[in-house]
Amino acid sequence: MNTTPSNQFSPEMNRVDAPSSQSVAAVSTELVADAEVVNSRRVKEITDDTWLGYDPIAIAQYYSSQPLKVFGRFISIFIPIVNFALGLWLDKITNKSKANLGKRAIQIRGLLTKLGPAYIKIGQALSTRPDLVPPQFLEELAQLQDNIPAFSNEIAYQFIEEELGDRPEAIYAEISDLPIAAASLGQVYKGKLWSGEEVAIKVQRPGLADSIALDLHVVRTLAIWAQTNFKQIRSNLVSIVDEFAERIFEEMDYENEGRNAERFAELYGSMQDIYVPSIYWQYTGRRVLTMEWITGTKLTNLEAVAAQGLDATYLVEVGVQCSLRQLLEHGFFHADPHPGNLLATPDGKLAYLDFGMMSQVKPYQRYGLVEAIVHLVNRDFDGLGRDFVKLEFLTPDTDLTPIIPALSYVFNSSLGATSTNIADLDFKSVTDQLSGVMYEFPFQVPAYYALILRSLATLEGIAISVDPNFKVLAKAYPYVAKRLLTDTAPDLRNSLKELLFKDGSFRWNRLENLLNNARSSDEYDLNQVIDQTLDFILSDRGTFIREYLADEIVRGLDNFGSNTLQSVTHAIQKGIGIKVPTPPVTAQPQSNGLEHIQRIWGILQQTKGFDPTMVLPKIPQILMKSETQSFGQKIASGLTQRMAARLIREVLLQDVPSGIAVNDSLSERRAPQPQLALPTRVRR
Ligand SMILES: Nc1ncnc2c1ncn2[C@@H]1O[C@H](COP(=O)(O)OP(=O)(O)OP(=O)(O)O)[C@@H](O)[C@H]1O
Repeated sequence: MNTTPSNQFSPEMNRVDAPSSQSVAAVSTELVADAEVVNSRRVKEITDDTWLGYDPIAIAQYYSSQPLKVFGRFISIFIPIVNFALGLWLDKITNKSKANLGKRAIQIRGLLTKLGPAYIKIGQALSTRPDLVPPQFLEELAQLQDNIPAFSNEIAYQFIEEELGDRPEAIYAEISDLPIAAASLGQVYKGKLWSGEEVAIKVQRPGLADSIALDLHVVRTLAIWAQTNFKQIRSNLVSIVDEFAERIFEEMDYENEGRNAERFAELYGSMQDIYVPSIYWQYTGRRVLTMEWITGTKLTNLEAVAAQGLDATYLVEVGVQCSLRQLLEHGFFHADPHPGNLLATPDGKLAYLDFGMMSQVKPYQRYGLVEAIVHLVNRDFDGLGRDFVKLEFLTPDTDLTPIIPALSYVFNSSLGATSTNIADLDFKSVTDQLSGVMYEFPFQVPAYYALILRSLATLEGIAISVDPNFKVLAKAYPYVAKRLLTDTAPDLRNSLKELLFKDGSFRWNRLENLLNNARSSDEYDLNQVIDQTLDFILSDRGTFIREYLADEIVRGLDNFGSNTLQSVTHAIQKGIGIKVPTPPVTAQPQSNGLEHIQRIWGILQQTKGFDPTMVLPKIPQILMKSETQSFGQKIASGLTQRMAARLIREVLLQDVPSGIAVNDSLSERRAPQPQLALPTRVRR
């Protein structure tokens, strides 16, 4: 079924760094010269059944022997693009930019479609970038996803036979007369297997490998040239092109797409209301993919979704939750979630299609992103600055001193002076604001981030068309809070500690905020939180929390008991014959810490799955720990000290000035003692 490639392009081969020449031709020559030094393997041909993977050097080598072909392609791209740019310029000088915007948008779609699959893919990528492209253009570019001319059935059937080793009618009992969709890289037929299952059959376009390799070679050469000659360009254009190109090459391997679909199903298929079609491997090859047919409505077709009685907003939320798990939990993410790839099924599920373009977020990037969200929400801009270094937007030697106030300024202004509410942050304004800071300071946008941005921007785009007030970040924070409270990865433990403690004091509000947010996240396992909290508190790293908690508990219990004590001591005083006026009933200020603990208890009680008895089985285990015993001793001795001091004051020292009130165990230990000279104060 599968043909072994005669030329295997290894993605691991070394790449050429941007050379310092001035012209495109010179760049191209240097690129090839370098390639010849680095790479000893020469590629003889790039055809649909001989390619595999993306290797810019091997591709450059291959085209170095065909300068006319490269030049011809360059001209055929250059002329229409310059023509289009001229049109825009004319509109500008004749003041018709606004009037002609619609016309130009249609032109650019036609132009990219004519230029072929690589440019259609670039257009699709741009269609999800409202930060770079004006709204009218976005709408037209979005149509690139659906309206691409089909190729003939004969070619498609020939590919099926070549790939699957049998005639289409022997494999499929039915196959639609025409493709139901023609996309940039292939077209899709609806079919039925002889065993009765309905299937989607995706067949690749002819001549794809050569045309895409050539176009990417031209674009990469231009990127190297632009990067070298325009110092203002700070993003690494070449690596962005490489990242994108690697994805396109992967997308051209339908067996890879099948494997991706299965991995996606394994990781996310069990999530509530997510559906992933299964793959029929016996009818799948590198250029033909047979998978389960999904009956559904495109999520963007709001009227049709509503007509089926489905709630589009809910399905968008399902999509956001799935994206969060993709980006922040497993790192394996759908890098092409354009609206056509998300279907609402009649039973109310969100089905994902098209697993050709998947990407990977590495663990340190995932943790970095979680931390960045936490720092952003808590307006901790020092932390956010450090996150940018961790996430490779800034090099470690960057001076963060001027960047932190700039971050603080833009985010505070997008949040508003008084709001601390995450629900007020919208992803688009955050990224818009960030773009400004990135432009001003030496930021470099890493290639993986461009794909993440695209993936989230697409979802927010769909979400906003469903509900204009939808905020991706607001939906994301409960999940982030859940991760912080339940993930044992050392990086996240550290961010939790950093979040909850500042200059040695515990920030109860933040804990309350986290617990409150986490409880609205699905899959929030409170039991796990309690287990981990106890483990952490009783570990070496939790010493400082134990000490702090002991102080809080002592103070709280002491305050709680003081009113009772007052009446008891009053009785004792009377009993031993001390004459005292009836004590004024003074409202004792309640401990802040205990108030917070009470509130937290309230939050826990309102959390799904909360059961106070679930702590019971943990008690023997806790009591066995030596840390618990010393914790108990600390509380007991703290309380004893306080009670004793209070008793002396209440019973014997009626006129002890309130300035030496026994408010905290530390001040007791350190308080100067002379005023406590008993004889001078005892009234008999
Ligand atoms: N399993 C399926 N069930 C139903 N329809 C499907 C299925 N797979 C694909 N389609 C239809 O075919 C269209 C194109 O499929 P797909 O997105 O996988 O192709 P593609 O070549 O990867 O497209 P693109 O260039 O947009 O990435 C989908 O938008 C959808 O309408």
